[in-house]
Amino acid sequence: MRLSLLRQGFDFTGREVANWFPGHMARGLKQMKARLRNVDCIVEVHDARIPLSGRNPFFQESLGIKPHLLILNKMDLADLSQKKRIHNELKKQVVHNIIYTDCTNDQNIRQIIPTITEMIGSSNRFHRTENPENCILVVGVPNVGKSSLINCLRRLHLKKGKASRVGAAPGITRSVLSKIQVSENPLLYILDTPGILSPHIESIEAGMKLALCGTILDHLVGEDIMADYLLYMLNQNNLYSYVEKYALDGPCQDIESLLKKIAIKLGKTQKVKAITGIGNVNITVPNYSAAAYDFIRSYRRGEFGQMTLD
Ligand SMILES: Nc1nc2c(ncn2[C@@H]2O[C@H](COP(=O)(O)OP(=O)(O)OP(=O)(O)O)[C@@H](O)[C@H]2O)c(=O)[nH]1
Repeated sequence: MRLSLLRQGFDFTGREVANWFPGHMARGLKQMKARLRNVDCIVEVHDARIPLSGRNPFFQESLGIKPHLLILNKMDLADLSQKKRIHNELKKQVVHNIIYTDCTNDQNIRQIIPTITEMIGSSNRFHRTENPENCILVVGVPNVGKSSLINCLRRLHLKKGKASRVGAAPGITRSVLSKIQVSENPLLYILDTPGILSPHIESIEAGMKLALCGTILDHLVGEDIMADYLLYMLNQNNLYSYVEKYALDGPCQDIESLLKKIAIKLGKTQKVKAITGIGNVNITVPNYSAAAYDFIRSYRRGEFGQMTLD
């Protein structure tokens, strides 16, 4: 199954991403900087579907004085055949320590503590030489799985239950810098932090990718254009399982007709009043927003296959 004519590119004309840098993110950033002195290693968690977009430059620049490990989480949703290209790109950004993880089935989680221990061992623990415990600062944009990762580490290394709240919407962790033990030997603590976006998202396309991965609130970009961009990306990647899911005749490029079909198939319609020559009448129309939401949510759950957006 293939589309005969793919769109040459995606038209972002006239679109913008609303700025979103709430107060608790600014406070969180300030508190992180203040605690840096007592930190031995920075673990930055990001979404494996967008390894090159939307990382907060601050995490690497001003936190970069400490050993830095990049965890690309949600690997179960990403296209791992792109790994080599991604690693080459990240190398150019001076990111050398990378681990892919999946918190839903503990994949690769056991590599984390030995890697961190080795990185700390070969670094200069300035101000910290007397202290036997290692302290890790976990940072990342919202909703990439920081809390899930901490809970996995505790379960695997301490046989302990959840210490950090997990949520499907961005911005769940708001309490700043709670210290959580994740390992006994070596003695290792993690400081959990709230998700912090870059105050300036680099482009509309980056904003679109961040939103599709659920790291910024949908309405800052708009569900309609997110759905259109998703359709464009699925077609570019030859991922056509949306055709079967929504019982379509074949792949399509036109988001409006796709959303109309989804709305009808899912029974997502709404009654609106129309003014006609013979008075007001109620007519039933497709609920495009509900259809767009279903389409986006299905992608986030991995129902259309593994896809890297960068
Ligand atoms: N598919 C998949 N989902 C994951 C994975 N890790 C976490 N999630 C889900 O992603 C969502 C966000 O996880 P959290 O652990 O709350 O993310 P967070 O980075 O702490 O979020 P904030 O508190 O907003 O900063 C939850 O619905 C998790 O179940 C993963 O490896 N794969």
